[in-house]
Formats: sequence, C-alpha cells, structure tokens
Amino acid sequence: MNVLAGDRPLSDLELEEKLANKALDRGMVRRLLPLLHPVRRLVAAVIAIELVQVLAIFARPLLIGLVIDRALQPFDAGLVAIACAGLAGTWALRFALGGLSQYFAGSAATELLNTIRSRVFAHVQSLSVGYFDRTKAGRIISRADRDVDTLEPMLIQCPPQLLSAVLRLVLAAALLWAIAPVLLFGLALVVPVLLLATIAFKRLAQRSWGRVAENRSRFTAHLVETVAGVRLIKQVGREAENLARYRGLLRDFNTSLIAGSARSGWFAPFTGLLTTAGLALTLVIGGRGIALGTLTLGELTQSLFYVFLFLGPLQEFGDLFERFANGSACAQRIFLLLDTEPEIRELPAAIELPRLRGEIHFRNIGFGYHPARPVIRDLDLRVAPGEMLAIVGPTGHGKSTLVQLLTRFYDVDSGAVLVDGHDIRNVSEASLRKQVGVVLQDNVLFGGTVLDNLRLARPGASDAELIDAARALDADEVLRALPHGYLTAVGPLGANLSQGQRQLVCFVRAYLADPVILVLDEATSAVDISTERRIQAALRRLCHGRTSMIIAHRLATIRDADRIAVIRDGAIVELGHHAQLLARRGIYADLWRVYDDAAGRSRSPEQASAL
Ligand SMILES: Nc1ncnc2c1ncn2[C@@H]1O[C@H](COP(=O)(O)OP(=O)(O)OP(=O)(O)O)[C@@H](O)[C@H]1O
Repeated sequence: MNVLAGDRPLSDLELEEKLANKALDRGMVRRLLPLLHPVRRLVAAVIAIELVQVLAIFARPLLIGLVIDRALQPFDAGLVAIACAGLAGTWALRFALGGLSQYFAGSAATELLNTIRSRVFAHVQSLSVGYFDRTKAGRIISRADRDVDTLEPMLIQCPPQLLSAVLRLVLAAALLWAIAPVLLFGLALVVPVLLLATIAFKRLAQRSWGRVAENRSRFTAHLVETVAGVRLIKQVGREAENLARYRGLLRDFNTSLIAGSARSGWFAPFTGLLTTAGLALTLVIGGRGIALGTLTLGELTQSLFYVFLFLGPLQEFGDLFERFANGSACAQRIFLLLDTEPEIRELPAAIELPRLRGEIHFRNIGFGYHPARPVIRDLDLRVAPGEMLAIVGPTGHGKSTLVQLLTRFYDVDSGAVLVDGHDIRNVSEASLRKQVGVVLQDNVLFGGTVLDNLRLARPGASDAELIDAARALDADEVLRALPHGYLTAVGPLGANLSQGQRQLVCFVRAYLADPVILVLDEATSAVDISTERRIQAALRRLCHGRTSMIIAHRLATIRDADRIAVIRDGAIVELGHHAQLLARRGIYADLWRVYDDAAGRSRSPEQASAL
C-alpha cells in the first residue's frame, strides 16, 4: 500500500505523462474545438451578446464627446437629455444582456462538462485492470473531476471574452485613427512591449499551472488512499507519518501555486504601468492638438476613453491567457488519460464463445507484471470439464495471477490460455466473462441491499428467485438473520456485513450467474466453525456440475478437491489428489503436516508453513 510508502521514483505512467506534454500541445486546439460542437449555438449566442455589449460601450464616449463639443456652449438641454437617455440605455442594455449571457454560458458549461465527464468515465471504465493496478485512484479522480472543471473557463468563458477584447481593441484603434492618427501612433509605441510580455508570460504560466494541477492530483491521491486504507493506518499507528506526508504534499502544492500566482502577479502591474504611459502620451499629444486647434476638447475626452478601450483588452489578455494556460494544462492531462489505450483489446473478429463444456488449458504459459520479473514460468496445466482443482502454495508465488490470466485481466507473455480449445485472446470478453465466474478474496459488494447485490448477477430475476438461489446454497438462514433480512443495506463495499456473510452473498451471486467455469480465490481470514461449515457446504453446491479452480486457503476445500496443484515460483511442483500428494511426502505433505500439527484448525496452510 502506497499510503505507508515514502517518496518513490516516478512510475512509467508519470514519465510518459511528462514526455507527452509537448506532443499534445501541438494538437490541442484541434482536439478541443470538437468538444464545443454540441454547445456551439449557446456559445454563438454568448458571442453575439458580447458584440452588442461592445457596441454599447463605444456609444458612451461618442455621446459624452457630443455633449462636450455641441451641447455646452451654448447649452442645449435637449441634446444633453438625449445623450443622458442614451447613456442610461447603454447601462440598461448591459444589465439585461449580462444576465442573458450568464444564462447561455451556464447552460453551455453544464452540457459541456457533463459530456466530457461522461466521456472520461466511459473511457476509464474501458481501461484494463493493469492500469488501475498501476495508477493511484486519486489521480484518476482528480482528472475526471477537477481537471474537467478547469476546462470550462477556457472553453466557455474565454472565447466570447477574447472576441470582445479583440473587437474593443480594433474599434478603439479605428476611432483613434479617425480622430487623429498621431494619437494611435503614440499608443503603438506601447504595444510591442505588451505583446512580448504576454507571450513570455503565457509560456511561463502554462508550465506553472501544469505543475499546480499535478501536485493537486498527488495530494488527492493520498487522501483517497488514506480513506481506503484507514484500518491499516490505525492498526500500525502511522497516523502522524501519514499526516506529515499529506502536509508535505500540500506544501508542494502550495509552493507551486504561489510560484504560479507570483508569476501571474507581476503581469497586471506591468500592464497597468503601460496603460498609464499610454494615457500620458495621449494627454501630451492631444493637449498639443488642442493648442494647435487640430483637436476639440470633446475629441480629446473621447480619445482618453479609447486609450482605455485600446489598452484595457491588452491587460485582459493576461488574465485570459492565464485561464487558457491553466485550462490547457488540465486538457493535456485529460487527453493523456483519454489517449491511454486499454492493454487488453478485443480482436475485431473476436468470436462469441458457444456454451462451454468447461475445459481449461494453461498451455506453457509465461507471464510477469513487469517484463523483467516473471511471475509464472512455463506452466502447463489442464483442468477437465467438471473437475474441482485446488491451487495451494506459499504466498506471492503466482496463484492469484493464474486467475487474472484466465479471466483475461492480463494477457500471457508466452503460451496461451484455452477454454474448450479456444484461445481466450480470440474470443469476445463478454462471452468469456459470462461463462467464467469469479469470486475474489476481497468479496466486493456494491452499495444497496443484499437483494440488490444478488440481482446484479441476474437483473431480471424476481425477489423469490433470488431467495431460492440463497436457499439452494443453504445461505438463506444467515441472510434472513441480518437486521433487515434480504433488505439489509450492505454499506460501502459491503462493510456492514461480516467476512463470512459477504462471502455467502458472493457465492449466491456466482450461483445466480451460473457460469460453466468458476474461479474462486478463497478468503484467508478466519470465520467461526459454524460459518466455516456453511461456507464449505455452499462452496460444494456452487461447484457442483462446473469446472472449478479454487485458490485454497482452507483445509476442508483442499481435501474435497479432485486434484491439488502446488505452485512454487510460478511453476507447478506437485499435482495430484490429497492422498496421492500426502504419499509423495513432498511440499504438500509438509504443509499438511505442519497445518495438522498446528493447534488451531482454522489456520491456513500458508500460516501453518510460516510457523
Ligand atoms: N498488479 C500487480 N503488479 C505487479 N506485481 C504484482 C501484481 N499482482 C501481483 N504481483 C506480484 O506477483 C507475484 C505473484 O502474486 P500473486 O497474487 O499471484 O500471488 P499469490 O500466490 O496468489 O499470493 P497470495 O497467496 O498471497 O494471494 C507477487 O510477487 C506479487 O507481488
């Protein structure tokens, strides 16, 4: 568990993420634009409103210039009244359109975010088990949640604001030119400095915000792991260290956030300084124009407004670029997730398995989670239809890995896994998983009642049919005794049920699914004797008439099996039934003897061998 681990080297995935940043940058806009397609009408409405707003803004200096030049000397009350009404009208328009614009932008944002979230969710669900084994849950959550949120300002708010800013800039420049080109030339001195600063700033900001997003996903990942592993943390008394690590991650996040904000921070004062310089230049040039009689007072007043309207957008570009940088850093991370290909892919010509007889053949298979570290080595094993095979062996020697390979959560590196002679790489995943049922050690239940969990295996079944299945496995008495019987809420991941109860629910679920091949990774934790008996009886009934492979931790299961395979270092070292293996006096016989000698009969062979 990573919660207890200290800093570790970057995983392959993180390295890949760092390397991918550059390549993704190029195609970013091309990939982002299609996301806007479903909300294009709403975005167009927001843009149209922005355009009307810009026109309203430009009407104000015109009206003020008109009053100064035409209505003051001699005083023209009618013209002043018209100008005041016009000014009031521009503000009324601003209020009315402002609300409408927010409404359209909000609707577009909701639709866009839901679409991206669903796409990310669907993609995450399609990834292979290996991805989840390697990637911290918090990282995935951070991408699917916060990173998606950060896209919204960039995609919905930025385009209309950018358009409005560009339009204000262009209109202000045109009007300044119309009043006196020399005023525009004066201002033009400021522009190259602003543009260079903006480009440099964008580069810097994008890097900073990428770091902020990455650090945020690290502390989220730690939080998720802590929630998942809270029992262990308490048990080993690592709360203080765990908190210290969280604080360390928060510190990294804050440092990157402060660095990012500091870099962004000096951009605004810098552009403010340039605006002041622009105003000063206009006053000097315009004042000279009035003295020479080439400019009226009203025109100079208008020009001062236009200086703001010209340089204001240049300052807004800073803020817009910051949001763009932040959003594009998150977009890169989302695209990286969306670009992650499932390692296990169904062939286009994958066949639907017919109803199986139930033969399994691990044909000279080799496999390792990392290429350099083989876990299964040239293992050849056949399981006949209807046979019950128990697999035993020391911990960490590859027993559960066989289950992962049979269910095709991972693909073998060499050899092949065959069911009824079909290489499982050539068959559709759905048809394989329908006929190969799995009950794993962790006995995961989903939120809801016991009945809800049973119904997962057979969605159309009535309550009575589900309860009949529980009766058939002799689990009815135990499940009925729960506080609300079959309607008891099992809690998150089944936490309200005991280990034995959870296992029985999983057995009934597997029974309802009625697979031809059943794979069972038995729970290791001890249960009381009567539950143990009940579980063993349910297991026998569940396996009846099916091929079953049981990773056995319990004495009774091993004895009942048709054959027992002993696995050591990823290879089968002994194979036969209980009596045969005892007679061989090999590893199994040793495990058995130690187990038998051990006082507690609930102790597993692995535990016994460790004694
Ligand atoms: N997802 C994974 N990624 C990397 N290594 C793994 C992964 N799962 C298991 N391993 C490694 O593969 C080896 C075999 O693990 P496996 O779970 O098959 O053992 P096992 O015999 O079933 O053990 P146990 O009896 O404790 O369940 C171990 O060294 C383990 O650390």
